[in-house]
Amino acid sequence: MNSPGPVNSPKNSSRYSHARAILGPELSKRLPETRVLLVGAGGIGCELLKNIVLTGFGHITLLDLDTIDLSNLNRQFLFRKKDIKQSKALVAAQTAGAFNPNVHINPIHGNIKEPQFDIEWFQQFDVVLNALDNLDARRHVNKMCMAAQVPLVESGTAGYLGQVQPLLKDRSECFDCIPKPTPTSFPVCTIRSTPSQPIHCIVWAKSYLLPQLFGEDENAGTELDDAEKQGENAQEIATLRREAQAFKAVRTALRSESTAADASRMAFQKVFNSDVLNLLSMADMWRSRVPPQPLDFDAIKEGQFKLKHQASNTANPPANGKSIPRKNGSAKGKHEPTNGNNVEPSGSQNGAGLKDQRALSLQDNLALFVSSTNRLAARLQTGKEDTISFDKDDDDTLDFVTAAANLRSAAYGIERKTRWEVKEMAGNIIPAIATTNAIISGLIVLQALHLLRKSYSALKNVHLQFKPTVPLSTINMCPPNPKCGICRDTYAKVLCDPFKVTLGEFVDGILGDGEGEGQGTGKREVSVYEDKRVLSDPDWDDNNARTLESLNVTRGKFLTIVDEEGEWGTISVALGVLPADYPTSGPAFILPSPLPKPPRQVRPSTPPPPAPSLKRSAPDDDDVSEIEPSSKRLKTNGDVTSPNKKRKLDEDGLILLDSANDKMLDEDVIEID
Ligand SMILES: Nc1ncnc2c1ncn2[C@@H]1O[C@H](COP(=O)(O)OP(=O)(O)OP(=O)(O)O)[C@@H](O)[C@H]1O
Ligand SMILES: [Zn+2]
Repeated sequence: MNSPGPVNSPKNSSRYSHARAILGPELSKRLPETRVLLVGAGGIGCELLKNIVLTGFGHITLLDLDTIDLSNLNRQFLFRKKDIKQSKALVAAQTAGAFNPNVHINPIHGNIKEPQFDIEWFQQFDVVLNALDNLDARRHVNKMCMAAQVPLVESGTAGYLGQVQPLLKDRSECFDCIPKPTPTSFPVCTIRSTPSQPIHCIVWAKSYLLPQLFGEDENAGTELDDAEKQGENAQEIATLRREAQAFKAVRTALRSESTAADASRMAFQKVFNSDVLNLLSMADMWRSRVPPQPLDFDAIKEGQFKLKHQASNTANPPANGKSIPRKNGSAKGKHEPTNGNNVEPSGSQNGAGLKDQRALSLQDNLALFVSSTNRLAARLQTGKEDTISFDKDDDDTLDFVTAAANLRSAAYGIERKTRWEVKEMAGNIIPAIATTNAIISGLIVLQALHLLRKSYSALKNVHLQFKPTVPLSTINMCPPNPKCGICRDTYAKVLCDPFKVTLGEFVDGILGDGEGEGQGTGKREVSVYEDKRVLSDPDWDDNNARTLESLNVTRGKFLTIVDEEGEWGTISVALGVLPADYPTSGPAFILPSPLPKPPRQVRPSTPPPPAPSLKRSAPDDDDVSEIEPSSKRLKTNGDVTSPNKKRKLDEDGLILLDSANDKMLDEDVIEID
């Protein structure tokens, strides 16, 4: 790549005349030396890269984990058809690099969460720009920028809406200062037993049935043994055990070549017939609800099945009645009259339109269920994949979810959806609009320039809204939330050899002896965490003699030290690596100087120590206790039976209630109308 040229050279003078007028002489001079990290080369990222290249940011590191997909081409204008399957970062850097030979772009094809992108790596940048599409990566970059004290511009778009938020440790709130709304959530009972809307059936197919058949084996048996020992309802456990065993039989059949042909029928029989009959036997459940109808494989196959419930056989407008703008601008399927006797005719009822937008008959759905189950089973049998999870761009999983959701909808008298609609709903697709991305990308550059100039009073949170008369609104920066568990921590960096340094040495080194000006907090009663794992607390020091490496605490991770006396704020120590030329005889870690001195807490609040049952001496990757550091602990109603399952459901926006008597909190539920 080319090295940056002097902005003021005659050759560059016309190229930069506009930029210089906006930037002023001081920043124009500095810009070629400015180092910027751009995370994400998707919809916003491509627009933003073009902007910063043309503005003349001298050193750009562009990072993205993904490859180019056909569906990106309608709005990610740095990519062409020939680039499909190539790295987004590499192609974007190549295309945009040609726009301005004075900038140096360093493309990285990787995940920003990888350990080599540690605090030291972040500290090389003058500003970080996020152009991401998920909360997890956004949170990660936010934390790294808070730890490294690097300014960050966060952004996002959804349809016509967009937002830009400049963030700087101690000057403004951070991305995590305000809890983010949880995705749309449904009570588990609605999903498992009493669906009433298409989305309930889609979530069931995607988050329950697909993982049960093709996901990890969760060993429900042990879970149920435990529940039985704890004296839980024996009849319910017996039913769940039967259910689990029936799933086990189908899972086994799917994985063996000799039985796979029958597996789709077995799966159908279980979930659309036996399970429905089981539910019907609980008469109380159906006093005020329309009971579901068990489905019959052969009758549907022959086109002879008679549906009891009057539900539209075709794709309907969305449940909320609002028309959603679509990526290709196509119209939705129209209501089709149902045939009088409710007997499903054979074949597709609506042959017109694009394949994905065609209404599927019950018979079509059965055929799609059988074929997609067979295709997924064949993938497991090749041995290349142990498990398969939902991906909206994976045709086999999308077909399976479409068919299974529609069959369930038929059983419950709920309208069915086209494959296109299922893709949108199951994939949480919000239409992306290139113009919105372009506007937001321009605003990101303006906020980044304020940060570089240190004109903090000019910084604004900017919102793009669907109001033609006032498309933009701005809000002054908010101060940090004093209770924030991310930006209110005191951050420090320790370079170390995790194979040599022990947890005890590390923590003692950070806390210091407490004497003298600028020293650490001294010997205190502390608990130590890595992410959600408790590594030690005042009554439990089994891990203190173990090396950080043996505790899986390595480069890129944080050790959080919480003062259990509630007197000092929390210290978060970011782990980096020792320099390449560091003498092997030197100490196993380089402590920060001066040692971190967290602020004294105004109001002592002694968090309860972690429950003894959660203590462990040999944590590994999968062995993660489900508790937050004391200062960041969330409301919980006690343990759930399967934390792993709970986590997966949470990710899908589902809340697992511990018992039928538990109530959902208002903030847990976002109604969809
Ligand atoms: N952890 C991560 N590390 C690096 N890049 C990431 C990470 N998470 C997301 N990204 C990238 O952020 C970009 C977000 O762009 P965008 O929102 O346009 O999504 P997309 O994947 O291109 O489009 P769509 O989701 O609509 O198919 C993507 O290119 C994605 O690969
Ligand atoms: Zn914060």
